[in-house]
Amino acid sequence: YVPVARSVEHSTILERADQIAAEYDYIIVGGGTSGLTVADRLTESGKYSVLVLELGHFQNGTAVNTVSGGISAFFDPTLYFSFPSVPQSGLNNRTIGVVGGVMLGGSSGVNGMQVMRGQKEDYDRWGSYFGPNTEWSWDGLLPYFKKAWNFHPPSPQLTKENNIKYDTRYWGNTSNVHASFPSYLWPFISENQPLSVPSPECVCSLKPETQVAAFGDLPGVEYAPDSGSGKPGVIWWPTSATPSVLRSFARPGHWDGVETRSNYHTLVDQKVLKVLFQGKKATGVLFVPVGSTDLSQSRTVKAKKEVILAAGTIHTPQILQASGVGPKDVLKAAGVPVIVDLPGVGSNFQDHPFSVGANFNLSNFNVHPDPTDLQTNQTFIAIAEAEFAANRTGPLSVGVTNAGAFLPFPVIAPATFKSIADRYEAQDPAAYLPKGTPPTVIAGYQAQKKGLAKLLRSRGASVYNVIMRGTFTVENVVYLHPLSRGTVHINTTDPYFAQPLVDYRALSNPADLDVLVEFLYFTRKLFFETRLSAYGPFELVPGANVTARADILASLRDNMNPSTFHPIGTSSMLPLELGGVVDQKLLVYGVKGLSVVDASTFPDLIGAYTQQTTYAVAEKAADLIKARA
Ligand SMILES: Cc1cc2nc3c(=O)[nH]c(=O)nc-3n(C[C@H](O)[C@H](O)[C@H](O)COP(=O)(O)OP(=O)(O)OC[C@H]3O[C@@H](n4cnc5c(N)ncnc54)[C@H](O)[C@@H]3O)c2cc1C
Repeated sequence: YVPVARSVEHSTILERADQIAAEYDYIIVGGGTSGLTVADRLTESGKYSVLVLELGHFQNGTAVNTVSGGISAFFDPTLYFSFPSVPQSGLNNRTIGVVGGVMLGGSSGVNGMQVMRGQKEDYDRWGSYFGPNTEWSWDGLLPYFKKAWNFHPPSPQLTKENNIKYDTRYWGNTSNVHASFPSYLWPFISENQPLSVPSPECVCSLKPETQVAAFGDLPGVEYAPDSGSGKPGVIWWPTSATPSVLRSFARPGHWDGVETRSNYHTLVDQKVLKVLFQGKKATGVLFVPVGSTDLSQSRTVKAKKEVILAAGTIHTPQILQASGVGPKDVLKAAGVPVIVDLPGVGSNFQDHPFSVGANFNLSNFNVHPDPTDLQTNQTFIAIAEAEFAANRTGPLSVGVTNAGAFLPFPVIAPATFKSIADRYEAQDPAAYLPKGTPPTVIAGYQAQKKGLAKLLRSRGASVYNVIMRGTFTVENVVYLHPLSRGTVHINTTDPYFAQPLVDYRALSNPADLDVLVEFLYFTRKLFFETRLSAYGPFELVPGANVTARADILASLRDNMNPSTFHPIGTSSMLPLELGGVVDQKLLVYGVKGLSVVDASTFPDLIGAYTQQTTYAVAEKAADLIKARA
């Protein structure tokens, strides 16, 4: 069979669904961050045929490629899905936008391009759920972090001027997915940064008291040797961008330029509805053209070796459940025949909440240029654009930012961390999970609870994160290890075409409130008890007059957002008796020939944003799949 293919500078992208072969060794559902990584590795040798089925299409526009500001893709709603969660009773019944990338490249094509790694303890904790003979640990994943990323250090000048800490021993340099530093940093972030763009209109402070330095004024805060060192602290991280300042993501990194691989087909604009089974063996998938709800337009394609799910944390559990693999009560309510009762599918849902500290403005801020000058100061904009056009350097090479703090709970709450952790550990594990949660899922949460209580007492893990963007507004305190657990379930009235019901169950566990009250106190210290106090900090949310615990909690319920777009956990890699969906080889329990390789497999969150780890897990997944081929 020779497909009629359009071979541009990319892989073999099929024009129409009728061009696919009848069967492939592997079918990968979702051509996102993890799907394209695994597809690349499985097709490298030429030994295996692979079909990637992706919901979105090939995107290569300015919105995707622009690095400046880090969020230009977010202004183009055609690049991602966004639908409301179920009302959150812990958040005054607000619904929250559920968001993820939809394109060849998935969320790596819309994300904020901040590249950081969790702490050693996070990955060792993942392994601990399987006991001493685990294959998952920091040491086990480190080679895959190195394989997944090509690290480009900051220039010697930028490093020296800003005292940037990095250590190339934690990085590799062979991947086509790039992590690089901008050529410029906003003066307020760091040291005495000479301006590469002179701006006569700006009031330029030559010796700003920097945001990065301010953390050092607080007891216990350390500066980690590298964002990939596995240690918490104040870190400098790279941007997922090429040295020539284009977004580096899964499509250019793992898909472009493999046109010689006749064993690799890609079909975009297709929605996979379910996995097909013969008995308990996955044999292929059923899919329709995107936008169609007409099953007469559906097609099937067979997988000789494996169906590999990589549709992301929101849609992988939907596909599993719609295929008959999931909690039997949910499947029965939706009229889906049960292939295997797997209670963990769609449970254990987690994301990083944000807006959980205080939001501040600095009313006495005079350090320019700052990121707002790129929006309002026409002279500065013109100079910055000219510099970027000439050399691809300067302020337009900066993404969201490259500096911030990932801090342990004992540093945040030195007086109370022990009692908060003890109270949390003593909880009945079922008390704050949904009513009727299956016993294995409760047992899994109990195991996590032990690990997370340890984490709350540890100086080797991070719980609190704030990023520093070099300007007068600071609003993004992120909670790295929420203790509440949510669910993602198929819509029982329309399991295939309607979006799943996403319930963050935000703040359902009261221990989260104990932690977050401490976040507020600490954030206030950051602004009033450090050198930042000289800049006239003004507390916008919840407001300086809000001091009573009840009022702080009320503000959290009004303002917290339970998602920083880092969803994980809905197809957890955990033992079956702990509510797991996949085993250590990422194979789905109870069936044959079906695996999951995306972020839904993370058993719990890491103390970092999720893209770097998603790529590393996918690299490891590819090796696991090849080993059993
Ligand atoms: C707006 C945003 C900002 C972020 N910012 C950062 C950041 O700055 N730093 C960081 O580290 N992380 C960030 N992340 C998170 C990070 O990008 C994700 O954790 C990671 O990309 C997830 O990869 P994945 O493979 O699990 O899923 P994805 O990359 O989302 O891939 C899933 C793919 O499956 C496809 N799909 C879904 N359903 C179907 C179906 N039924 N049939 C066929 N295909 C389907 C989707 O279209 C998508 O392409 C951000 C994410 C978002 C959305």
